[in-house]
Amino acid sequence: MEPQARSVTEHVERVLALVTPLRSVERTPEDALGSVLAEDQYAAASVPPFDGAAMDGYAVRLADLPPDGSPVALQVTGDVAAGESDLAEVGPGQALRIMTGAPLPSGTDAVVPVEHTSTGRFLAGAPRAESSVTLARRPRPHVRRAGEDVRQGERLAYAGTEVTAALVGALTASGTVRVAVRRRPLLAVLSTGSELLPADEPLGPGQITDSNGPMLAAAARAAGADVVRLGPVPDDLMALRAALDEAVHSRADLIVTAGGVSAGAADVVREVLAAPAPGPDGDRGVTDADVATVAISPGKPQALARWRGVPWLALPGNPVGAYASFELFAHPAIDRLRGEKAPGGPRPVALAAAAGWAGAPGRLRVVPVRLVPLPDGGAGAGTTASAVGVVPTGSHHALSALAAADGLALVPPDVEKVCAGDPVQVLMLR
Ligand SMILES: Nc1nc2c(c(=O)[nH]1)N[C@H]1C(S)=C(S)[C@@H](COP(=O)(O)OP(=O)(O)OC[C@H]3O[C@@H](n4cnc5c(N)ncnc54)[C@H](O)[C@@H]3O)O[C@H]1N2
Ligand code: MOO
Repeated sequence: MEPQARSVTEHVERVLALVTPLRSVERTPEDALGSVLAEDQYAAASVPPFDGAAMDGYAVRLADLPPDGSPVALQVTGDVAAGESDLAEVGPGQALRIMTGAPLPSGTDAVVPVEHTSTGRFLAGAPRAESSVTLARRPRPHVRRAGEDVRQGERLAYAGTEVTAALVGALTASGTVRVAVRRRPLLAVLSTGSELLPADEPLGPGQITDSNGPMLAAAARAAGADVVRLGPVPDDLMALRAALDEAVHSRADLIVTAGGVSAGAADVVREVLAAPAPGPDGDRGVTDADVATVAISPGKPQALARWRGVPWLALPGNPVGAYASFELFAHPAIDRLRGEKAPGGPRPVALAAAAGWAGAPGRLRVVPVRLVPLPDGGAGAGTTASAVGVVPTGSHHALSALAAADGLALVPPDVEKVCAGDPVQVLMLR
């Protein structure tokens, strides 16, 4: 008899309880790209820092322009380019040529774009000769006010959010030179199985290439971790212990193994988990061992533990199961190490099924799917306004189906079959 299966949600909770956010480090905003903020970020300065022109044209005093919009001739007394600071006062009846981004000269309160004046346009590099200009009041002042984008002291971002390219821009514009972000986690990725060979070695009878190692290492990097890749290790107790020790020596924050967790006679991960292995310095080797059958397909056999204190996630060896459980269990662990506020792995979106497929009653079925246009443009999909839906990319257990997928559809344990038009939760992979 199979033991009672653990729900995916409960297993995720146990995974998250195994890890804690890493310490913070200081970086420039640019070098912090992809890391997670350790503290809320407040603007050190206002953006823009001064009142400036939003258009190339003429800086004018509104009091000089008739409110009814009729044209008026003004004396042009000079130029203001972006970056200038030494500005003459503009008196009544006067205007200054002004370029986008230049500070508004004192006395002026509006910019009239050049295309709405008697000048028509400025010629780049040509002498600016006009001594007067005829223009009229415009509906908008075309002035960017100091602080209208960001006010000094305003909160720009919360702790626990990832630094994006746009945030690098906003932080830098508002005077932030260093930010505190969580250190990038280091993952040790290790495949087990006596049948496995590294990719560059020719296969003998019964041997296969270790594809989980490179695949999970790539998934870890895509999730924001650095990777030390170990193995493949044969199904041998001492070899696996030695590889786990190597992971500890490389100062891994999390060990992820694939294979050897099931019911087979050679399932060496289970063997290591079952026997504590005291170290020379008195540590207990394996602690907190938790071997579980999780209600998920594929990816059912799972285990958690610490090896000499380092958190360890043991995933099954079947490649699709290994990948699915990486995204569902290891990715949230990486998120938590990285300090993410909501450590849930890839973002789920609700999309409509564009074709029907079978569920796995009693288990969460993970189905590699790709995005397709819905035949009716989404009108029949009821719960979603989206015009795209999803279809399975092939056999649930085939690596080729996974490679063709845009996401993983998650079909709950109580759903026997998915029908075209049904809403499904999809973890987006790209
Ligand atoms: N009697 C039972 N047998 C199995 C059960 C069960 O409940 N009772 N569960 C099945 C399920 S589901 C899975 S998943 C697998 C998981 O087993 P392991 O985690 O012990 O994985 P392995 O036996 O090591 O490998 C399974 C499969 O995947 C291939 N593999 C393994 N590692 C790699 C790798 N690094 N690269 C590419 N391919 C790999 C391996 O050759 C096997 O074909 O157990 C079922 N059995
Ligand atoms: O859990 Mo296994 O990964 O179903 O194939």
